[in-house]
Amino acid sequence: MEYKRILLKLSGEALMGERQYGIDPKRLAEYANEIKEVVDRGIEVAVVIGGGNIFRGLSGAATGMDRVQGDHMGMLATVINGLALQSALEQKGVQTRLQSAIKINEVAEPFIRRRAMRHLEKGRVVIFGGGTGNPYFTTDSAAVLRAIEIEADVILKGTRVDGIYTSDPEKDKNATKFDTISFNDVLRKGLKVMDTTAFTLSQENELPIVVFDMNKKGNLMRIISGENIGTVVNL
Ligand SMILES: Nc1ncnc2c1ncn2[C@@H]1O[C@H](COP(=O)(O)OP(=O)(O)OP(=O)(O)O)[C@@H](O)[C@H]1O
Ligand SMILES: O=c1ccn([C@@H]2O[C@H](COP(=O)(O)O)[C@@H](O)[C@H]2O)c(=O)[nH]1
Repeated sequence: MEYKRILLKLSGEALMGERQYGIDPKRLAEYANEIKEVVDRGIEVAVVIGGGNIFRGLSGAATGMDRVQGDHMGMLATVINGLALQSALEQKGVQTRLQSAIKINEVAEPFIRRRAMRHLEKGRVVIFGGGTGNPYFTTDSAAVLRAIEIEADVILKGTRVDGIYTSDPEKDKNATKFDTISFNDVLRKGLKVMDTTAFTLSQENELPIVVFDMNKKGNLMRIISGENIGTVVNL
Protein backbone atom coordinates (compact mmCIF):
# COMPACT_ATOMS: atom_id res chain seq x y z
CA MET A 1 0.00 0.00 0.00
CA GLU A 2 1.17 3.51 -0.74
CA TYR A 3 1.18 5.58 2.44
CA LYS A 4 0.03 9.20 2.44
CA ARG A 5 0.07 9.84 6.19
CA ILE A 6 2.11 7.85 8.69
CA LEU A 7 2.40 7.78 12.45
CA LEU A 8 5.97 7.02 13.47
CA LYS A 9 6.50 5.74 17.01
CA LEU A 10 10.03 6.32 18.22
CA SER A 11 11.42 4.65 21.32
CA GLY A 12 12.74 7.02 23.94
CA GLU A 13 15.23 4.40 25.01
CA ALA A 14 16.69 4.24 21.52
CA LEU A 15 17.50 7.95 21.75
CA MET A 16 20.23 7.06 24.27
CA GLY A 17 22.36 5.58 21.51
CA GLU A 18 25.43 4.16 23.24
CA ARG A 19 24.77 6.13 26.40
CA GLN A 20 23.18 4.91 29.64
CA TYR A 21 20.79 7.84 30.03
CA GLY A 22 19.42 10.82 28.15
CA ILE A 23 19.83 11.82 24.55
CA ASP A 24 22.65 11.02 22.15
CA PRO A 25 22.84 13.97 19.71
CA LYS A 26 24.23 11.71 16.97
CA ARG A 27 21.27 9.31 17.22
CA LEU A 28 18.86 12.25 17.29
CA ALA A 29 20.39 13.71 14.12
CA GLU A 30 20.17 10.30 12.41
CA TYR A 31 16.47 10.04 13.23
CA ALA A 32 15.92 13.59 11.95
CA ASN A 33 17.62 12.65 8.67
CA GLU A 34 15.43 9.58 8.26
CA ILE A 35 12.30 11.63 8.86
CA LYS A 36 13.40 14.42 6.52
CA GLU A 37 13.88 11.96 3.67
CA VAL A 38 10.28 10.82 4.01
CA VAL A 39 8.88 14.35 4.37
CA ASP A 40 10.78 15.39 1.22
CA ARG A 41 8.90 12.61 -0.60
CA GLY A 42 5.63 14.36 0.23
CA ILE A 43 4.54 11.92 2.94
CA GLU A 44 2.72 13.43 5.93
CA VAL A 45 4.51 12.45 9.12
CA ALA A 46 3.31 12.50 12.73
CA VAL A 47 5.59 11.27 15.49
CA VAL A 48 4.93 9.91 18.97
CA ILE A 49 8.05 9.67 21.06
CA GLY A 50 8.65 7.58 24.19
CA GLY A 51 10.37 8.63 27.40
CA GLY A 52 12.20 5.50 28.56
CA ASN A 53 15.61 7.18 28.21
CA ILE A 54 14.66 9.59 30.98
CA PHE A 55 11.93 8.17 33.22
CA ARG A 56 9.27 5.47 33.40
CA GLY A 57 6.47 5.50 35.97
CA LEU A 58 6.86 1.78 36.61
CA SER A 59 10.55 2.16 37.52
CA GLY A 60 9.59 4.92 39.95
CA ALA A 61 6.88 2.72 41.50
CA ALA A 62 9.43 -0.09 41.92
CA THR A 63 11.45 2.18 44.22
CA GLY A 64 8.41 3.19 46.27
CA MET A 65 7.28 6.28 44.37
CA ASP A 66 3.58 6.90 43.85
CA ARG A 67 2.75 5.43 40.43
CA VAL A 68 0.71 8.37 39.16
CA GLN A 69 3.42 10.80 40.21
CA GLY A 70 5.95 8.66 38.33
CA ASP A 71 3.73 8.54 35.25
CA HIS A 72 3.51 12.32 35.26
CA MET A 73 7.31 12.41 35.28
CA GLY A 74 7.35 9.93 32.40
CA MET A 75 4.93 12.05 30.38
CA LEU A 76 7.09 15.12 30.96
CA ALA A 77 10.08 13.09 29.78
CA THR A 78 8.33 12.53 26.45
CA VAL A 79 7.87 16.29 26.09
CA ILE A 80 11.61 16.76 26.64
CA ASN A 81 12.34 14.20 23.92
CA GLY A 82 9.78 15.88 21.66
CA LEU A 83 11.52 19.23 22.08
CA ALA A 84 14.86 17.63 21.24
CA LEU A 85 13.48 16.00 18.10
CA GLN A 86 11.78 19.23 17.07
CA SER A 87 15.05 21.07 17.37
CA ALA A 88 16.97 18.42 15.40
CA LEU A 89 14.39 18.49 12.59
CA GLU A 90 14.32 22.27 12.40
CA GLN A 91 18.12 22.35 12.13
CA LYS A 92 17.63 20.39 8.92
CA GLY A 93 15.00 22.79 7.63
CA VAL A 94 11.98 20.57 8.36
CA GLN A 95 8.92 22.47 9.58
CA THR A 96 7.51 21.03 12.79
CA ARG A 97 4.95 21.52 15.51
CA LEU A 98 5.06 19.94 18.96
CA GLN A 99 1.67 19.23 20.53
CA SER A 100 1.41 18.07 24.11
CA ALA A 101 -1.34 16.03 25.75
CA ILE A 102 -0.61 17.77 29.04
CA LYS A 103 -0.90 21.55 29.06
CA ILE A 104 2.50 23.19 28.97
CA ASN A 105 1.60 26.12 26.78
CA GLU A 106 4.86 28.02 27.00
CA VAL A 107 6.75 25.17 25.34
CA ALA A 108 4.26 23.25 23.17
CA GLU A 109 0.86 23.64 21.58
CA PRO A 110 -1.94 21.75 23.28
CA PHE A 111 -3.13 18.68 21.40
CA ILE A 112 -5.97 19.80 19.13
CA ARG A 113 -6.89 17.16 16.58
CA ARG A 114 -8.11 19.46 13.81
CA ARG A 115 -5.07 21.65 14.20
CA ALA A 116 -2.75 18.67 14.07
CA MET A 117 -4.40 17.52 10.84
CA ARG A 118 -4.08 20.97 9.30
CA HIS A 119 -0.35 21.05 10.17
CA LEU A 120 0.07 17.69 8.48
CA GLU A 121 -1.77 18.87 5.36
CA LYS A 122 0.68 21.77 5.20
CA GLY A 123 3.61 19.37 5.29
CA ARG A 124 4.70 20.02 8.87
CA VAL A 125 5.91 17.17 11.00
CA VAL A 126 3.66 16.99 14.06
CA ILE A 127 5.30 15.59 17.18
CA PHE A 128 2.91 14.42 19.87
CA GLY A 129 4.38 14.72 23.37
CA GLY A 130 2.91 13.83 26.76
CA GLY A 131 1.63 10.41 25.71
CA THR A 132 -2.14 10.12 26.12
CA GLY A 133 -2.06 12.62 28.98
CA ASN A 134 -3.22 9.90 31.39
CA PRO A 135 -1.28 7.77 33.86
CA TYR A 136 -1.24 3.95 33.51
CA PHE A 137 -0.78 4.23 29.74
CA THR A 138 2.31 4.06 27.54
CA THR A 139 3.45 5.95 24.49
CA ASP A 140 2.70 2.85 22.40
CA SER A 141 -0.96 3.30 23.29
CA ALA A 142 -0.62 7.03 22.64
CA ALA A 143 0.80 6.24 19.19
CA VAL A 144 -2.18 4.07 18.28
CA LEU A 145 -4.67 6.58 19.70
CA ARG A 146 -3.18 9.51 17.80
CA ALA A 147 -2.83 7.46 14.62
CA ILE A 148 -6.55 6.66 14.70
CA GLU A 149 -7.49 10.24 15.50
CA ILE A 150 -5.47 11.75 12.66
CA GLU A 151 -6.53 8.97 10.27
CA ALA A 152 -3.02 7.75 9.59
CA ASP A 153 -2.65 4.88 7.11
CA VAL A 154 -0.27 2.92 9.31
CA ILE A 155 1.70 2.92 12.56
CA LEU A 156 5.43 2.48 12.00
CA LYS A 157 7.03 1.40 15.25
CA GLY A 158 10.71 2.16 14.91
CA THR A 159 12.66 0.33 17.56
CA ARG A 160 16.01 -1.34 18.17
CA VAL A 161 14.86 -4.84 17.14
CA ASP A 162 14.13 -5.58 13.50
CA GLY A 163 10.64 -7.00 13.99
CA ILE A 164 8.49 -9.21 16.17
CA TYR A 165 10.05 -12.49 17.26
CA THR A 166 8.71 -15.73 18.75
CA SER A 167 10.18 -14.47 22.04
CA ASP A 168 12.27 -11.48 23.10
CA PRO A 169 15.33 -11.59 20.77
CA GLU A 170 17.40 -9.63 23.28
CA LYS A 171 16.96 -12.52 25.74
CA ASP A 172 16.50 -15.60 23.53
CA LYS A 173 19.03 -16.14 20.74
CA ASN A 174 16.90 -18.93 19.23
CA ALA A 175 13.95 -16.60 18.67
CA THR A 176 12.78 -16.37 15.05
CA LYS A 177 11.22 -13.38 13.33
CA PHE A 178 7.73 -13.12 11.82
CA ASP A 179 7.37 -11.31 8.48
CA THR A 180 3.66 -10.91 9.12
CA ILE A 181 1.48 -11.83 12.06
CA SER A 182 -2.16 -11.26 13.00
CA PHE A 183 -3.22 -9.19 16.00
CA ASN A 184 -4.90 -12.29 17.43
CA ASP A 185 -1.65 -14.25 17.27
CA VAL A 186 0.38 -11.46 18.88
CA LEU A 187 -2.13 -11.31 21.73
CA ARG A 188 -2.58 -15.10 22.04
CA LYS A 189 1.18 -15.71 22.11
CA GLY A 190 1.71 -12.84 24.57
CA LEU A 191 4.42 -11.21 22.41
CA LYS A 192 5.71 -8.18 24.23
CA VAL A 193 7.01 -5.76 21.62
CA MET A 194 4.10 -3.38 22.33
CA ASP A 195 1.66 -3.45 25.22
CA THR A 196 -1.66 -5.25 24.95
CA THR A 197 -3.73 -2.06 25.19
CA ALA A 198 -1.94 -0.66 22.14
CA PHE A 199 -2.37 -3.84 20.08
CA THR A 200 -6.04 -4.18 21.02
CA LEU A 201 -6.85 -0.58 20.12
CA SER A 202 -5.10 -0.98 16.79
CA GLN A 203 -6.90 -4.24 16.06
CA GLU A 204 -10.33 -2.81 16.89
CA ASN A 205 -9.70 0.07 14.51
CA GLU A 206 -8.18 -2.10 11.78
CA LEU A 207 -4.99 -0.07 11.72
CA PRO A 208 -1.89 -2.05 10.70
CA ILE A 209 1.41 -1.76 12.59
CA VAL A 210 4.88 -2.29 11.14
CA VAL A 211 7.63 -3.02 13.69
CA PHE A 212 11.08 -2.30 12.26
CA ASP A 213 14.67 -1.43 13.14
CA MET A 214 14.89 2.36 13.21
CA ASN A 215 18.63 2.27 13.87
CA LYS A 216 19.45 0.97 10.41
CA LYS A 217 19.97 3.85 8.00
CA GLY A 218 17.37 4.09 5.23
CA ASN A 219 14.88 1.67 6.81
CA LEU A 220 12.08 4.20 7.19
CA MET A 221 12.34 5.09 3.51
CA ARG A 222 12.46 1.39 2.60
CA ILE A 223 9.08 0.85 4.21
CA ILE A 224 7.64 3.90 2.46
CA SER A 225 8.96 2.51 -0.84
CA GLY A 226 7.09 -0.73 -0.24
CA GLU A 227 9.96 -3.01 0.78
CA ASN A 228 8.99 -5.84 3.10
CA ILE A 229 11.18 -5.24 6.13
CA GLY A 230 10.33 -5.71 9.78
CA THR A 231 7.09 -7.37 10.84
CA VAL A 232 3.64 -6.33 9.66
CA VAL A 233 0.83 -6.82 12.17
CA ASN A 234 -2.56 -6.94 10.51
CA LEU A 235 -6.05 -8.39 10.99
N1 LIG B 1 8.52 -11.07 20.90
C1 LIG B 1 9.27 -9.95 20.79
N2 LIG B 1 9.71 -9.56 19.57
C2 LIG B 1 10.45 -8.43 19.44
N3 LIG B 1 10.82 -7.64 20.49
C3 LIG B 1 10.41 -8.00 21.73
C4 LIG B 1 9.62 -9.17 21.93
N4 LIG B 1 9.35 -9.27 23.28
C5 LIG B 1 9.94 -8.21 23.87
N5 LIG B 1 10.58 -7.43 22.95
C6 LIG B 1 11.33 -6.20 23.29
O1 LIG B 1 10.53 -5.07 22.93
C7 LIG B 1 11.39 -3.94 22.82
C8 LIG B 1 10.86 -3.04 21.72
O2 LIG B 1 10.28 -1.95 22.24
P1 LIG B 1 10.94 -0.46 22.29
O3 LIG B 1 12.34 -0.45 21.84
O4 LIG B 1 9.99 0.43 21.62
O5 LIG B 1 10.96 -0.23 23.83
P2 LIG B 1 10.02 0.71 24.64
O6 LIG B 1 10.14 0.16 26.01
O7 LIG B 1 8.64 0.79 24.05
O8 LIG B 1 10.79 2.06 24.47
P3 LIG B 1 10.44 3.44 25.13
O9 LIG B 1 9.61 3.19 26.32
O10 LIG B 1 11.75 4.01 25.46
O11 LIG B 1 9.71 4.20 24.08
C9 LIG B 1 12.79 -4.47 22.45
O12 LIG B 1 13.70 -4.02 23.37
C10 LIG B 1 12.64 -5.99 22.53
O13 LIG B 1 13.70 -6.58 23.22
O1 LIG C 1 -0.02 7.98 27.98
C1 LIG C 1 1.00 7.85 28.70
C2 LIG C 1 2.29 7.70 28.16
C3 LIG C 1 3.37 7.61 28.99
N1 LIG C 1 3.19 7.65 30.35
C4 LIG C 1 4.38 7.61 31.25
O2 LIG C 1 5.55 8.00 30.56
C5 LIG C 1 6.56 6.98 30.60
C6 LIG C 1 7.36 6.98 29.34
O3 LIG C 1 6.61 6.41 28.26
P1 LIG C 1 7.10 5.07 27.52
O4 LIG C 1 5.95 4.63 26.69
O5 LIG C 1 7.43 4.07 28.61
O6 LIG C 1 8.28 5.45 26.74
C7 LIG C 1 5.75 5.70 30.86
O7 LIG C 1 6.56 4.73 31.48
C8 LIG C 1 4.67 6.22 31.80
O8 LIG C 1 5.21 6.37 33.10
C9 LIG C 1 1.94 7.76 30.88
O9 LIG C 1 1.76 7.77 32.13
N2 LIG C 1 0.85 7.87 30.05
